[in-house]
This record gives sequence, C-alpha cells and structure tokens, in this order.
Amino acid sequence: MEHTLSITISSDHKKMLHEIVNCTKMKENEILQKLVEDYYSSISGSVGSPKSKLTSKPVIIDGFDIGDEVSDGIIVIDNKGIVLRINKAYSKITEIHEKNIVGKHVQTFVDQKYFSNSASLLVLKEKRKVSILSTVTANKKKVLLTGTPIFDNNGEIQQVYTIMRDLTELIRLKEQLEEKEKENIRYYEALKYFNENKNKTDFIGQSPAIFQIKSLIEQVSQTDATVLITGETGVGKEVIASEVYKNSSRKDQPFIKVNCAAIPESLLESELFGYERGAFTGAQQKEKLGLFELANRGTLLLDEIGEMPIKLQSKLLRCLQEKEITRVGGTRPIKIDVRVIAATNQNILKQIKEGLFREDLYYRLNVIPIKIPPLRDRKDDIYLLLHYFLEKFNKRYNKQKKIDPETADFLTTYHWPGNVRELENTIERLVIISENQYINVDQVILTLGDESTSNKLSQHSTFSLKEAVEKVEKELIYNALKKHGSTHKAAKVLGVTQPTVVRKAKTLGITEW
Ligand SMILES: Nc1ncnc2c1ncn2[C@@H]1O[C@H](COP(=O)(O)OP(=O)(O)OP(=O)(O)O)[C@@H](O)[C@H]1O
Repeated sequence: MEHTLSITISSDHKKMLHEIVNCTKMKENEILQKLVEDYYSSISGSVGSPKSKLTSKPVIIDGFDIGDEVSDGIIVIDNKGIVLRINKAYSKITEIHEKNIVGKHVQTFVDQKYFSNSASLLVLKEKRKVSILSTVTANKKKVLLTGTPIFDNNGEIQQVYTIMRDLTELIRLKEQLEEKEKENIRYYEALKYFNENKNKTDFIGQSPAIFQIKSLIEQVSQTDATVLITGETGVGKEVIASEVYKNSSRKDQPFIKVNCAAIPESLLESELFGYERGAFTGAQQKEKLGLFELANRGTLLLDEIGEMPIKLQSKLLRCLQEKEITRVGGTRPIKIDVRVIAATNQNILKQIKEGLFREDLYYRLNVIPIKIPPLRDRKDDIYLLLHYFLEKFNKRYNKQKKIDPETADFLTTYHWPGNVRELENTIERLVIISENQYINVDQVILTLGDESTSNKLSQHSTFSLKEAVEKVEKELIYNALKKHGSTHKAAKVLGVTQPTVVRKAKTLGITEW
C-alpha cells in the first residue's frame, strides 16, 4: 500500500535546501527523498542514519548528515579554521584521508600546497558565502569551492561548510564540446567549399599559398607564357599544370604530358621532336610525329624537366625561342604553336651551378614561376584534402568511413614527406582496411608506419627489433604526451590505459614533455 507523506519545511530549511540544490545539483525532491529515507532508517536504527552519524561526527547541515551520500566533496571547519569533518567524496577528490585532516588547521594544507587556495578560510575572513576555483596539487584536479558560513544566534560564525565540486569531467566535456563545435565549423566550411567548387575543379586548397597560386593561374591562363612549376614530389605540380590548361583558351586543344625522367635519354629527342623516315638505324620506314607536333595549338607539360639531358636542352631552348622544331634526321624546320609548362622537384639553380642545367633555358622556362609549398606548410589544406579524399574513396569503395576529430588533428600535424600523394594514398588505404566506421589515430599510425616509420627504421640496420620497437614506442608516447599534456589524454589517443602510459614512459625514460 502506498502512503503519501506530506512534509512541511521551515523557511530556514528551505534556504538550506536551496543551497544544497545549488551546490550538489541534485534535484530538490531527490534530496528530500534521501532525507526521508535516512529518517526512516534512523527510526529503525540502521547505520548511516542522521542520528548514528551525529553521535560520531559533527553536525553538517542543521542536523542532517547528507555528506557521504553526494558526489561533491564537503569539508566543515569550526570558527578557528580547524577541520571538523570531511565526507567520503572529499577524500576521493583530494586524495587526503579523513584521519590526516580532521583536527588540523585548514591553513596547514594551503601552506603545504595541497590546494592552491581555500574557500573556508576566505569565508572566515570575509564572513560571507564565497565561490572560488582551486586546484588539488596532488592530481591537478580543478575544483569549484563554495564556502558557506553558519552563524550562531549572536551573528558569529560557528562553522563553515564548503562544497567541493570536481570540475575535471566538466572541463573534459567542455573541451570535447568545443572540439566538436570546431569540427562542425570545419565540416561546414569544407562542405561549403565542396559545394561551391564541386563541378569546377579537382584542385583542392584554400590556404593563403594556394589562394595566391589560384589567382596566378587565372592571370597566366589567359596568356601563352611559359610556366615553371616547382615543389617537392607529390605537392600537386601536375594538378596545377592541368588547372592552367583547363583555364586557358587552349582548353579544347590537346594537353600532352611527358615525363622527361621516364624516357631513356636515347629516345627522348625523337619522342619530343619526332623523326624523319630512315633517320637512324631502327627508325621505322614512316616518319614519326614528336610530342611537340602532336601538341600543336595545345599545351605540352614537360614534367621532371630537371632530368632533361643537357644535350637536348639546347634543342629545347631553340624550339621555345624560334617556335619551330626540326625532326631527328631532318633539316626542315616545322612551325609549331605550343604552350609549354615545365615542372620539377629539383633545385634548378643548384643544377645550374653544377653545370647540369642551362641557365638560358632556365630563364626561358621561368617566365611565370609557380612555387608550391610542401603540404606540412599549409595545414589548412590538409584538413580539406583529407575530407576530399575520404569522400572520394568512400564513393569509390562504397564505404561510409569517418574520421574523428582527434585523428583529423593528428593528420594535420603529421609532416607528410610524400605530400598530397602520401595523404591521398594513406586515406585510400585507411578507407579500405579500417574495420570500424571511425578511422582512429592508431590505424593512421600503423598505416603511416607501413611506409615512413618502418622505412626510417629499416635504414638503421644497427637496431635490434627490441630497440626498434622501443624507439617507435618512445616516439609515439613522447609525442602524445607533448601534444595532449596529460597521461590520461595520451592514453586515450594511443588506445592504451593510463597506467600503461605511466609505466612505459617511466621505463622508456620519458620524464618530462
Ligand atoms: N591540391 C590538390 N587537390 C587535389 N588533389 C591533389 C592536389 N595536389 C595533389 N593532388 C593529388 O596528389 C597526387 C600527386 O599530385 P601530382 O602528381 O600533381 O604531384 P607532383 O607534384 O606532380 O608529383 P611528382 O613530383 O612526384 O611528379 C595526385 O593524385 C593528385 O591528384
């Protein structure tokens, strides 16, 4: 049978109840229910009732000891600052055992730097309720302290009770929320960018460097000027050459690409300039058109121009200056109308110094220089590109893989020695091999490890396997600690437990980060 219990609360108790709600964030009826339960159990004499606690511990709030039932810490001091009692949660948060604090002056703990400051002492000084933020030194926990004075009938402070709320979880949630919000903004921007550029381009990027290159492309596309594109391998030199072509008035004419490094030296001349019938032993009966002639009225990309044999460079220079070519074995100059774009990942100026590249050809090619910075120097683009490739490969392999913010963060901080090509290959591999919907940092590390870490290590053949594993572990743990600042966060990122991080850091000699 159910009974309805009606409770009448005095205005003093109402005030108190209100403060407990404020401090503990429990609901009013939850607190009342708890009090009623305690009351009933006190009548039946069970341990933990207000009465039984009252006999062993000082009063906390007007006769009711709710202390051990709540998750917030509670400390009660008398008007001299001596600690009368703490609840279990207080011990848990501060890692101070009840027997080590009860009976001592609270100032001792501030002096010994257990806490950065004390709300209880402040209440004694200011004789009013105060709320402050403090840090528990032992575990760096951020806590919110709300100290409330209890006055006697003469208006003197009798006791102070302080509620300690552990903000660690709250801060973590707040950080997570902020990260999610940032992620949403980035997603939104990436989506907006894709929608705006969907049908326009395969050239992704909105870093300041890429913006500049885009506006340069717009300007040079309208001319026939020779363009020299430089940058490390995989930065997108060919992509940019295509953009110049697609934006130019020659876009409906041929676009021919030739990799000067891929064609044997003996064949390159005839590939580029063609040959006349019977020009050399083995030449076919019929004449052959070279790539310059095939690209007539269009655009020719001379990729890896730095690899062009010096002998051929003078012929190329003549062709660019005279706008005509002579086939191998021929004497007749043939007029051509070709826009030349050259690309290289070599340092041509160094090659000039070493006598490997003609200076006059360099200046002839370098009319419009486009220098593409490495991917690691344009972090804004990494984020866009990784989502672009994720979408591309999800579509190709019919998957719905996602990248969590932490992983995206990691990918933006990685140094990408192989630039966009390496990022593209990595995302493709991750989309294929990842078993979960979310691609995580561990998988990325393993995938990158396939190529970079293991390659780097295999070059150091003096390492034993154990040493090599330790080296990788040390690097990963150190980087995670440095980036995330705490063993807890590092453990989460590395997908191991926090004690494992602490233990491994110790054995690997990581003492600071
Ligand atoms: N800005 C970009 N947007 C989209 N894809 C890109 C971009 N830059 C590079 N890529 C992709 O990265 C890969 C490598 O690009 P690309 O071949 O143009 O590099 P590269 O600088 O010419 O390399 P290499 O010096 O080795 O010839 C290609 O698959 C290309 O589609």
